[in-house]
Amino acid sequence: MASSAYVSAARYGKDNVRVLKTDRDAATGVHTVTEMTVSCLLEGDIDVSYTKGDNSVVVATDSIKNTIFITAKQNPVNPPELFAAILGAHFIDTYSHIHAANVKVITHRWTRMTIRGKPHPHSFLRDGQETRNVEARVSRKDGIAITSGIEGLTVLKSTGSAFHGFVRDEFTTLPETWDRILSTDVDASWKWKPFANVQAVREAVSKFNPAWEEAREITLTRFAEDESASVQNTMYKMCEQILAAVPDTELVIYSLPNKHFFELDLSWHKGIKNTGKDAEVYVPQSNPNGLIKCEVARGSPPTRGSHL
Ligand SMILES: O=c1[nH]c(=O)c2[nH]c(=O)[nH]c2[nH]1
Repeated sequence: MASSAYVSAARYGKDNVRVLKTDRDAATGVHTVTEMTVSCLLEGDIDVSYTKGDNSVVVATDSIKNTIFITAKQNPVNPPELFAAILGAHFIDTYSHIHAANVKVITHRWTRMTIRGKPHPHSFLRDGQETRNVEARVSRKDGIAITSGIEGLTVLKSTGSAFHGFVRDEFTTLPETWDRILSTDVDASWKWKPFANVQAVREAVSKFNPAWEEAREITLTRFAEDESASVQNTMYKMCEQILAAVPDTELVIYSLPNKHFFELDLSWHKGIKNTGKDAEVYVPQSNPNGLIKCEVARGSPPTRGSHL
């Protein structure tokens, strides 16, 4: 069928590749484990595979999956930023018609058990759904762009959060509050200044784990200690502080659901007081939830695109 249409963008690859790598220290007998879910999508001169059914340009997604396992065997997987860069670079170095690789590495928690008061050499527990995420775009033209992040870190504070002074009009029913429960699933990320190549990522390798630790610590400390005026204001303070603490970043991005807990009037039962300062029993809401996003950059505001 003749058509006046063209491929304006395309990428393909393997998603949800699950990998576990063990590291066994022969001298001490101490093992560490890293479990990852990897996605790797390629871009390049691949249009004919879509338009003509010409598979000569297709590196099979099955081969991409195999490459992920081989790369994990032959290279460190920690920090995930370096692993993602090495994996992505492989594709543009190996296939001249592939011009960019988009790699996402989700690292799941396997925290060492403490048994009889001591760190156990080879047993681990999943202490929460929180993941450490890395997205690397490795491109022939633009080098390596890396964004690191935390997702699924669920937190709650039972006081130290207010929300008042918002628009009141004929659509408003929400009362102002000076003391509420605040809870969210943290999705935070920080975008690094661009890297020229894998060598530049290797030279920065000592920065990635401390940056993740700082971002996590700042998130938790700010959340706990802020006398929150709103989710918006608390998250902005987190962004500012991460930019200050991790100099090689150019942008910090947060996306926070506001997981509501409704007060419950129980006065129908013997006049029980359970609202305002007497509130003890609340009703957690699954939906709808607020969703508050922001992106904070260094310096003063030019006109710029959004990464949200
Ligand atoms: O921190 C908040 N920000 C909002 O924008 C908002 N809107 C709302 O109903 N509750 C809240 N809380």
